[in-house]
Amino acid sequence: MNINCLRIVTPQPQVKLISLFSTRKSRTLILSLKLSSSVLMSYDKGFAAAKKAASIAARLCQKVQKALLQSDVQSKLDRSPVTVADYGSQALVSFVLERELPSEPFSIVAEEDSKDLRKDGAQDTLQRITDLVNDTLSIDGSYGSITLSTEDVLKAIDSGKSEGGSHGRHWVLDPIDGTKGFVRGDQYAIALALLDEGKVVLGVLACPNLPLASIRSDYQHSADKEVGCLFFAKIGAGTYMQPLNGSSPLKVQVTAIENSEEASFFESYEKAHSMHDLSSSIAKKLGVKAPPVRIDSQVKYGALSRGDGAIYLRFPHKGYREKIWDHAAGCIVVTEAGGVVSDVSGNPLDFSKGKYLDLDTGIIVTNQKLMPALLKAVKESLEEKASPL
Ligand SMILES: Nc1ncnc2c1ncn2[C@@H]1O[C@H](COP(=O)(O)O)[C@@H](O)[C@H]1OP(=O)(O)O
Ligand SMILES: [Mg+2]
Ligand SMILES: [Mg+2]
Ligand SMILES: [Mg+2]
Repeated sequence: MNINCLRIVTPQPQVKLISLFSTRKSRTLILSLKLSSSVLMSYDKGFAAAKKAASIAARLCQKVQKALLQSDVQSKLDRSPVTVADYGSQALVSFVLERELPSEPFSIVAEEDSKDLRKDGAQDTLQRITDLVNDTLSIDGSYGSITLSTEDVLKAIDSGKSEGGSHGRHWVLDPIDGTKGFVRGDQYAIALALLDEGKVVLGVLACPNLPLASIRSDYQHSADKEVGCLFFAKIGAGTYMQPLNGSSPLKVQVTAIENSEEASFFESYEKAHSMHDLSSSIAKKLGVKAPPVRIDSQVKYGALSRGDGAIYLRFPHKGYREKIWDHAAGCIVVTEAGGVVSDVSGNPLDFSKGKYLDLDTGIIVTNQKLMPALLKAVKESLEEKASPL
């Protein structure tokens, strides 16, 4: 008897088809389709490191958001606000991942770079970031009495210059996703994912301002709610949520709603990030009664993964190119919780093309039951928008 182990191409690269060839009867008997546990286990160290890195970075962000001073807000060429916390968070995540995974080649695709911090006049800002990084590491205590220099911080930020792609492993980081929400005092996330051969294999979303309890359609800020959630997902292993400053993870699932009239939907807080008129036309077609829940960042993916809402619609204005760090972690958090993330043609997002996602028009997210009706409503609304009566 001759046993063959044949690797087939599936959306999950670690799925192996084990077939047994009987030499006597020359007949192929497919015995089982099962997850290769050794491949899954090879992500365990990275998973633990990612949770640690995102949690430590979240502490720095929380501290800065509390004391946010107008002078902390810089302006990048694209006019998006970038704060000392974006840089500090990126430096911390790179530092922690490299420390925790010393024997692995390190590649990270991240949003920020140190160019502006190396300019004349940026020394005070760089020193402030370095102090924040060192204070956060010292409070954490895992790395003894280590003190990073300003040059160490610049280097850690710049280790995020990888281009990603379809080969090898690459970390993908948005050190603060939803900077506008962060500056406003609202929702934001630290979003970290790992790509292996172009597929997202694990993701962590730290959401420091997200209430632990469901936000559903009545979401509004309230000082007395307990906040701070860490979502994490590994391919084939489900999605979990735990308090950012605690343990006891809970497995989460997307909503099981089948009737679109009962669905509520998320969209960007910022009108400049998504066409709200298109979302409301789609919601109308679906008979959605609840008003949209508008919150910043990938927190929307986290909230959807635990069933707070049923649909997330994102239609950037013409010319905007989506980046992988804005969706990689959120995407696996939702899919491992049983949801579906696709473009408007129903194609899954392709993270293997470098730092941009080449997308057809927009991103839609919901559960498996609602997706066909959602795709239909999206298609009709897009057609009506293209040729209004
Ligand atoms: N013009 C834009 N259109 C769509 N998304 C944008 C635009 N500018 C920035 N973003 C990114 O959209 C995400 C947050 O938007 P939203 O809250 O709408 O989901 C962030 O990733 C933000 O980047 P950043 O990480 O710099 O905050
Ligand atoms: Mg930004
Ligand atoms: Mg972002
Ligand atoms: Mg960002």
